Amino acid sequence: MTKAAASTSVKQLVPKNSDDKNRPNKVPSNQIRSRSTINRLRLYRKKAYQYNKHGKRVSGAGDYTSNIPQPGAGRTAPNRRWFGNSRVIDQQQLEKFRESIQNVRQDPFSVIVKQKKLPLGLVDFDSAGERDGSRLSLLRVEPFEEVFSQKKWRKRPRIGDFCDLKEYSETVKRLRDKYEASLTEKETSIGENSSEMNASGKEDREAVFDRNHALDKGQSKRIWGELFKVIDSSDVLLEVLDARDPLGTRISYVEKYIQRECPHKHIVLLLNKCDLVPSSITKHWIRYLSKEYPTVAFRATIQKSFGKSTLIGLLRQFANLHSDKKSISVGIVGYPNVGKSSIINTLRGKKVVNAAPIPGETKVWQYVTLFRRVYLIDCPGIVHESSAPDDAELVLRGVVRMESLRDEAADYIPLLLDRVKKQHLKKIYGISDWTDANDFLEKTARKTGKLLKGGEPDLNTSAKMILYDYLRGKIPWFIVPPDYHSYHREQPLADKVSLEEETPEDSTKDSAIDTEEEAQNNVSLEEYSSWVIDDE
Ligand SMILES: Nc1nc2c(ncn2[C@@H]2O[C@H](COP(=O)(O)OP(=O)(O)OP(=O)(O)O)[C@@H](O)[C@H]2O)c(=O)[nH]1
Repeated sequence: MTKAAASTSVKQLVPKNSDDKNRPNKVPSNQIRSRSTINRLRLYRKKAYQYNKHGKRVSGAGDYTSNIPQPGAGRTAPNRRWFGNSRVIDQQQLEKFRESIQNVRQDPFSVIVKQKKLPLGLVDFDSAGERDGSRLSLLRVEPFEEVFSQKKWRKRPRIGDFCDLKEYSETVKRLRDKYEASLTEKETSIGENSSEMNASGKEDREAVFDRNHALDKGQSKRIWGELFKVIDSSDVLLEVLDARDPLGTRISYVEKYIQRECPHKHIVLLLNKCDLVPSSITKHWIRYLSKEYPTVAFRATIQKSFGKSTLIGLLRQFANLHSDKKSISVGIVGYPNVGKSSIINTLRGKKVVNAAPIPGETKVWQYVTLFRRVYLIDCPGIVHESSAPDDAELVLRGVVRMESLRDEAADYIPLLLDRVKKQHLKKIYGISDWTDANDFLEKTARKTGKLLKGGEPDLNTSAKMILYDYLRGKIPWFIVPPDYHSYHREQPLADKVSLEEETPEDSTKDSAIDTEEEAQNNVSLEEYSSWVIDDE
């Protein structure tokens, strides 16, 4: 037998069964297994590798004395953990989960722990979709009327009556030409009136340059940069409000931002300077604000503070909640001059950061250790432009330094006169009566000796002095919660009494006050003056 003849006879001996791994990869029909299919099926039949607890392979196909897997020698055992994310729950369960999560979220005194382990994204995704309609709403079932009936609100896209693309592009071209022609027409008519326009444009520009930029305090990019650094580094955010005007000094934008971007961070409202308002009003504000977030009343002075132990207790609770973390950071944010730095000093019981009766004292964020596991972060005062309706409001919220005001200080006095009771001003400045803001300023200037050369009253300096007294707490004033009057009308007497009975022990205010008018009138001026903190 020749060599060639022998090899042919060997080939013919190889079995051509369905498990023949020597088959060619290209097979004439789909019915026949190819070599790769046969190899794959053989692989499945091999025993999977088994590892001991030290990670050493102890059994399985191939050479299990070596720890290096050999290609094709075995397969990895399937593990149910690979499919961990694909758990399925039915609509009822999802609805139940959704309801209970919403209840917890709406309750300011409940906290969702370990949010990352819950499929919150599914709930958020759905509610966001429902809100703005921009995203797919997974759980929402659209009612029949909205989709198909006569009253359906969904609009069909307007594609016009075009038969083909050519007709469509011609119509577009025609409409564009028409639009451009109308633009040219407009420009010509503007050119004719250009002299008029130039004059008014110049006025606008002058108004922009004329604006006192001190009024934009807390709105710069740099300050907002500092705020975002504080938000990023904090687990808990203390939003400090001035107890005299909590809604005016509230920055809803920041609250919404946190709810949207980092809902796992906790927000606490701190009603500071509560020594400057009657305790009944503080209580009403706490009742009003705690519907949304936990709210604590505070007085930030090192010697005679109020609410310190409550706040420290709360921060300790947050630290315990995050027991998996080494420490938690508490960012202190709020309007300029609401007392953020003073709160840090009060909590530490000594001066650790600079506090001053002027807005913008804190320039950059700073870290302070409160306890081993709790850090405080002081943030510069911020103002959100949409929350600042007009300049007078800004000035009366204490955002602007008095020395930065130019000759416009007197413009803010009418709003001040609206807020403060006449009797307090009469007592403080020793004047009997006045007809309007100008008359009031004139009389105060004469009484306090603020005169220009020639004996004319210096209205601007007098206005600045009054504004300063107003902001520092020498002049008593406060704003009541929006539901103050309705609450008083609706609540039975017993409830009202119990509310008043909860007066804190160290409060010096008269608590049996029923109406705003009474509350404003009942405050003794001497008491107020003695509470003003001498921090110079
Ligand atoms: N009456 C009273 N005054 C307070 C209280 N807390 C702070 N102040 C005064 O408010 C002024 C401003 O306090 P700061 O702590 O400097 O305020 P801030 O929020 O840090 O100010 P910025 O540096 O502008 O951010 C100071 O004169 C404080 O003495 C308080 O509880 N009651």
